[in-house]
Amino acid sequence: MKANPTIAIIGSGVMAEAMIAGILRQKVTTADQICAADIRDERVNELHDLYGIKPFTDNLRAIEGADVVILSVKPQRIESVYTALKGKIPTGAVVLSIVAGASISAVSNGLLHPAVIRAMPNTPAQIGEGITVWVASPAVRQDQIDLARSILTALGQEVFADEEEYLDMATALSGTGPAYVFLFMEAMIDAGVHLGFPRRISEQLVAQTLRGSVDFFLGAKAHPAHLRNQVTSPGGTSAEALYYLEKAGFRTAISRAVWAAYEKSKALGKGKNSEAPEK
Ligand SMILES: NC(=O)C1=CN([C@@H]2O[C@H](COP(=O)(O)OP(=O)(O)OC[C@H]3O[C@@H](n4cnc5c(N)ncnc54)[C@H](O)[C@@H]3O)[C@@H](O)[C@H]2O)C=CC1
Ligand SMILES: O=C(O)[C@@H]1CCC=N1
Repeated sequence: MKANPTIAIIGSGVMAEAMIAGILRQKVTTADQICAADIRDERVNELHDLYGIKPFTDNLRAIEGADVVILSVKPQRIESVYTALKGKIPTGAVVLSIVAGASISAVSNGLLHPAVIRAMPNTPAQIGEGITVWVASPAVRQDQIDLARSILTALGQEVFADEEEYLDMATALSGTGPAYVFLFMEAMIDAGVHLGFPRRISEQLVAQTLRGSVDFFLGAKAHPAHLRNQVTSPGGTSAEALYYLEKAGFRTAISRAVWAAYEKSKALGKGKNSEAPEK
């Protein structure tokens, strides 16, 4: 794998910053080899001040001499990137897209470039604790796979998929997953405050309960139902609470939400909105 590859980033928002921080933390390349482009010049200047990367407001100039071109604009903006960069990606470069819904064939046709990796990371990437599912087109070389893996590993765990259909699923489950977790956290914390805990204490209780439960699950290698049963004493508080969660359709709500995110990911890939879910 090439030492200090040149990495161009098109769309320098939240996920791009997570990638820049991870790439530098893991020394995948040096800051002066990262060219970050955005339509907002104040944003790329901010990233330059924070990380020392090269700032650009012209996407075409940012990709000059790039080994990897990362696409991290919102799905609704991808067409404008195709328009600007079609046929202009350096011949030996690989495109790494994290754009939700955008298929390999859409990116490849949009840019007229055969070597494309489609990846779906998530926001815990910001602290190197994310997880990314990714897939590569047949034109991606082994050294490009290795380079992409080193970038994605800098964000946390990575899972290489052999089927692209897993990408829309991963978008719904792990890509969007932090949104479900934070909503659940918020609801738990508010419930604690409702009981009378000071918010600070409620946050501490909820955060450590979540962290402890996840670590317990990972260490125990047991089914979650088994661990849940350990908490659930006959005629006790857990059984009482679980009754109300099930009555409210907790599992179905989660399953329906994840499915809706999956449908939305597929719809974004077709450049249209999904059907509004039933209320
Ligand atoms: N936020 C998340 O949890 C995740 C997001 N993604 C995907 O990553 C992509 C980026 O998401 P975020 O970083 O959250 O969005 P963001 O809105 O923070 O960043 C997108 C950036 O692209 C810039 N931009 C817009 N049009 C542009 C153009 N034509 N050329 C250059 N820059 C342009 C915007 O000014 C903005 O700074 C999206 O496609 C999203 O689907 C993937 C995984 C997780
Ligand atoms: O909400 C979104 O569209 C993005 C994609 C995955 C997570 N956030």
